[in-house]
Amino acid sequence: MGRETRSSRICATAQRAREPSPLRRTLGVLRPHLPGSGRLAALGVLAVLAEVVARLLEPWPVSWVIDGVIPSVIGQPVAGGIPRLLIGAAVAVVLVAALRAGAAYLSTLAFANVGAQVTTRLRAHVHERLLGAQLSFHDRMRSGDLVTRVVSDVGRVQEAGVTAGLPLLANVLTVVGMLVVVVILDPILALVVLGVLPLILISGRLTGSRITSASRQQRKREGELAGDAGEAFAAVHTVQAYGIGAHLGQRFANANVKGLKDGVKAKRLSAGLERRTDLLVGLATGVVLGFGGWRVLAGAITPGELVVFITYLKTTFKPLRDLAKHTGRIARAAASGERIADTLDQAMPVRDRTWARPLPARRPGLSVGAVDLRNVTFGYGDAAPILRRAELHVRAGERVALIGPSGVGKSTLINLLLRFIEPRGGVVELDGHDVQDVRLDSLREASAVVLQESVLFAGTLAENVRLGRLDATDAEVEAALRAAALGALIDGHPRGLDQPITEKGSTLSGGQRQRVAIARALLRNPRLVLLDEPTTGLDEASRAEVLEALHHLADGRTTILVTHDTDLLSRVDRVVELRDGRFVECPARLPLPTPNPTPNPVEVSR
Ligand SMILES: Nc1ncnc2c1ncn2[C@@H]1O[C@H](COP(=O)(O)OP(=O)(O)OP(=O)(O)O)[C@@H](O)[C@H]1O
Repeated sequence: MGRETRSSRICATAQRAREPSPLRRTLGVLRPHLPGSGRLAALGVLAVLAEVVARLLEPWPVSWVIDGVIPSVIGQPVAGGIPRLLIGAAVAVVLVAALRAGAAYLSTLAFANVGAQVTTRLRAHVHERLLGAQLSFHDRMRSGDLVTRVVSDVGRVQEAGVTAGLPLLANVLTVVGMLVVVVILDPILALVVLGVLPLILISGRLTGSRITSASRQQRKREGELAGDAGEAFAAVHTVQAYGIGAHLGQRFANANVKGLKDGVKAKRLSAGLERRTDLLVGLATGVVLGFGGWRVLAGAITPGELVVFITYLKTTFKPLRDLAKHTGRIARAAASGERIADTLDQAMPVRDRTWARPLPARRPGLSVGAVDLRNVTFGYGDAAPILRRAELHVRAGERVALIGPSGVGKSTLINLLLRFIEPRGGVVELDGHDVQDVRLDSLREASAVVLQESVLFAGTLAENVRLGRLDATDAEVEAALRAAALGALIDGHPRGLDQPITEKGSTLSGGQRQRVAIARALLRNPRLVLLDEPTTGLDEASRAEVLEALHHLADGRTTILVTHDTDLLSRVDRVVELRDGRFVECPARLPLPTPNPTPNPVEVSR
């Protein structure tokens, strides 16, 4: 057992070693969104180069003054005279400072813009990918965690790119430039600096991967926290009705403390790295000071050059010290980038087959919406099949009710028709076309769904209905609402169609929410209407209004209706029961509903 655990740990480590590093994955995620900001990025790099040149020039005026003033103090003549030298040095200091300030301002501005543009595109891409991902992905993930990935993980990558990536680039270039000058000035003295450099880099690299790992853990916990909080907020009615706020609060607080520990660990590692770098820098400065003084006495360099050396050392090691600070930030951002990369890898979109075609347009006089299931077998994952070689044939314009005990697979049929899932065997057809061969957008456009709990979004009444067809006019929206028996809702509010709807439509009654959803479906003018328990949970008055609206929606359209509502059952053309994975036709008029109706089964065929 112990050996097994160890070997699996070794396997996991080996697997991780084969995978690209989190930083590389983060760059891979950002790369496709760089084009479009190329010019701005090039301008930023030019500005960084100008800043680096300014940094390199900065100590030289001081050197000129020292090397000019010392001989003059001991009575030696200075070429051009002291006043000229001092004025020249002062002007140079001001010019170099101006160049550095201007370049730094430009580079910050350019990179802030590039960062914002790239991450805005990345965020939109991740959001779109998530909305189009297969439902099996969403079944596995928690929505709060996904929100964290889209919003704060992307934000963290952006922040690190601008506040750490840009300075890092400038610092690396400065270090390289200074090393070149230092080597030219005195190669022996330069060796001291070069000796410390690898130590700092190795220390940064080792700690960087530990910071990434702690940050990864921290982000994971934050994602879980967001998942917990999102679930609790979405179900606030239940939470308060059951009085479980304190219990959930305690669970949240415990998870929160764990996340805090990981966050502190990442910070501790960063701080350790920065202080270690400080020590190495102190060591190098001490050695250069002692050894450099000796080199001046030996005549290898001038006192002014020693000052340049020491200033460079200070300036060289400042970027290195910053490098340690930025390593921590970048490592944390890499953990976020890795989460975004994971999301993009896993959130696979539902793809159309290469030969998929749009559903042919309706032709005048021809009825549409015929549904055929031929020999269909389906089960979720490895579970036993829910449908077993099932046959169902619904004529164009026919209204069919589907009944059967809970969990038998009624909603699964709707999922198959909308291609949320694919059959293991057999074919699902709409108007004689295998739905797998039809372009998904045209398949979804041809259908409208009303579920037991209709989803409304924060916005206006018109905006919510227009989701059914985005190019619908106000008059069409109003007509759909009136057809859905919501005329009183429009007339009873001073803002009519533009009246505000809160998130989840919480200010409307259950029946009104259902009728808004029916208006949305009406606006779509679908060839196939799919209804899943649309009247469950409504009171008598609301139910009557929803029934009226549904009557409009189903009129002349192929309708498949999952329900046990006797009123609805009495208005359909046929009732079919799903039993043991097969569709069986029920006799013309049933004594409905029963929890598990057992009419004489007859295999369904047209
Ligand atoms: N996404 C899923 N992943 C795995 N199993 C699922 C999934 N959705 C449904 N199931 C399982 O498939 C079976 C059929 O579910 P389905 O929702 O189709 O039943 P139903 O007849 O509509 O039930 P109800 O009348 O209670 O709504 C159930 O046993 C359910 O647990």
